[in-house]
Amino acid sequence: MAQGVETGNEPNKLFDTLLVLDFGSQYSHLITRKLRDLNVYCEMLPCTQRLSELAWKPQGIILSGGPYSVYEDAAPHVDPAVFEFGVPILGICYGLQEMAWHYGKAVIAGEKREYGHANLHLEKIDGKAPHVNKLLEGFDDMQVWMSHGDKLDKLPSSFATIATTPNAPFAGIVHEEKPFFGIQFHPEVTHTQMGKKVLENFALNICKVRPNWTMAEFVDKELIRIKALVGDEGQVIGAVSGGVDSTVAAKLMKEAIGDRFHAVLVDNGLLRLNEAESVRTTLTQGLGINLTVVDATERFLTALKGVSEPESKRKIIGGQFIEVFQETALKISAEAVGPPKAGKIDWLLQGTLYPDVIESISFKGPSATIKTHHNVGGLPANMNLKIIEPLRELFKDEVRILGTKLGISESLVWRHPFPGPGLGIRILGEITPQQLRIARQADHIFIQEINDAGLYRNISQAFAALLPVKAVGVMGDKRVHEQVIALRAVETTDFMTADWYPFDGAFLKRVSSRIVNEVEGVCRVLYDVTSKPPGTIEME
Ligand SMILES: Nc1ncnc2c1ncn2[C@@H]1O[C@H](COP(=O)(O)OP(=O)(O)OP(=O)(O)O)[C@@H](O)[C@H]1O
Ligand SMILES: O=c1[nH]c(=O)c2[nH+]cn([C@@H]3O[C@H](COP(=O)(O)O)[C@@H](O)[C@H]3O)c2[nH]1
Ligand SMILES: NC(=O)CC[C@H](N)C(=O)O
Ligand SMILES: [Mg+2]
Repeated sequence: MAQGVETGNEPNKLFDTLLVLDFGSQYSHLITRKLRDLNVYCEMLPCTQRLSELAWKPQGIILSGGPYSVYEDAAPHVDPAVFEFGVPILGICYGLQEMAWHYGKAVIAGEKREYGHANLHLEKIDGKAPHVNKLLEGFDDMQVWMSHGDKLDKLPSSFATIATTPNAPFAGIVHEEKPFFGIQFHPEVTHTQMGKKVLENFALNICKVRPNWTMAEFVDKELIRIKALVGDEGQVIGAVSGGVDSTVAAKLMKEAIGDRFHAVLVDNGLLRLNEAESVRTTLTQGLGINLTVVDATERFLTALKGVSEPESKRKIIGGQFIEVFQETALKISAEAVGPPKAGKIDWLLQGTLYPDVIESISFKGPSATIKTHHNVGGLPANMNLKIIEPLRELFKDEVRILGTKLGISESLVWRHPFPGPGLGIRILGEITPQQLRIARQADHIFIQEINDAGLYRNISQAFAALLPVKAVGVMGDKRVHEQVIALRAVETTDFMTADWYPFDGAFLKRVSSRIVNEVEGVCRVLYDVTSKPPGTIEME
């Protein structure tokens, strides 16, 4: 992942920041997320990060959980400098075990593994240092969530026990002189009662972080950062889709540098009904963004002719995107459009979000490629554009709050994500103008009914897909042999796992009847009741 250019005023330099060192737990990003909810800024880096190579100073360090066992030869370990850095440390699960390993290696495989709920019993201790009871201050015994097989064999020297469970006699420990804490349970998951309060105690009361990470603060500081980065004359180009991420990034650029930002929407012919026009209206009239719409329908459809294999379609669409975008960027540069005092275009805006950054840095082995996500950012190096990524520290819900702050309409801010390859991966099999017409009309009816029923915000993503098969039906007493529409609607928070949305029968009846009656070429409608996994959200 391309890194933004360092300017000296990144959020980690402007806000009190905690550092999460990731050992590869499935929940590591939730630690970051929960702290952000407390208005505490934090960043996650792999557990192998050397502190001497860090360009900023964290105010506290959290060691995450992880799938390894600290006593294994290949187990990852933190830079020992962490324990000499002079800031508070909280070890969670593997993080606790790592701390115990550092202070005496007394970690072993437990006889009983412990997954799920456990009753945590608190031990108040009479320590000399003021910090010793601070992590669990204000708590009673409570239910916590555990996920471990290893355990501490004995208490490391200089540590005291602050909590126990029936299976984990060292479920919480504290160093008696230094503000170092270890907990076997996971405060970052919702199943742990008061889990967020544990993180709050650590961040606010122990690390003394000022909780000033708010979107209003972020906007002010980010505008200054962008202006400094681009300078008084620099110009920026960026691909926009009308989706929330690229729109918010574009609006921020517009605020920072006005018409020296050039947005490009590629109409690839795979957009939804009237989408290119409505995006144009919203971005130009609604948000005042300088936008070029490129009609590349012919080109995409020609390249996709006769292709039905999903990965081939994705690769062709991704390749065409890059070509079209690159040609447009050169054209805009050559025409030197832009306000007076505008220099050449040397920046490329990308809507990268923090989950993408985490994905690329989290500590884990190679994972299988399920789908090739198209990426307009994969531009050839010879374009010589520097990358600017104003949203790279934000989670999606923070982007939505930011969008609202920037005056973007609620309907756009809460728009369901729409994939770059668009209808191309929702029409199974070959993409033709006829198939596009059917998919567009069916999708439009489905979304319209969802809106009319007031369900849009309850659903994370919904669409109609067109299956490449025909079924027999009877319409107006006549035999028909026509295609099948599959409706898909899911609920999810992170799009990594998802469940299908439980519409009531009357709703499905209404949608099905409208699609069969109004969309020529369709005689059946199915509802997809597959969760992810094993399904994916998109069909291809
Ligand atoms: N039709 C398009 N024209 C130009 N750029 C596009 C188009 N479709 C996608 N992109 C680019 O690809 C990026 C990734 O798309 P993605 O769908 O993940 O984000 P988004 O569209 O901004 O937001 P959302 O996830 O809410 O749909 C976009 O941010 C945008 O830069
Ligand atoms: O911009 C995108 N380019 C792509 O190539 C792409 N493929 C899937 N998606 C979106 O990613 C989320 C997860 O989708 P899957 O479960 O189908 O992998 C869902 O929100 C999908 O819509 C894409 N977005
Ligand atoms: N969730 C974790 O961090 C687990 C740590 C370690 N692998 C154990 O089983 O105890
Ligand atoms: Mg999109």
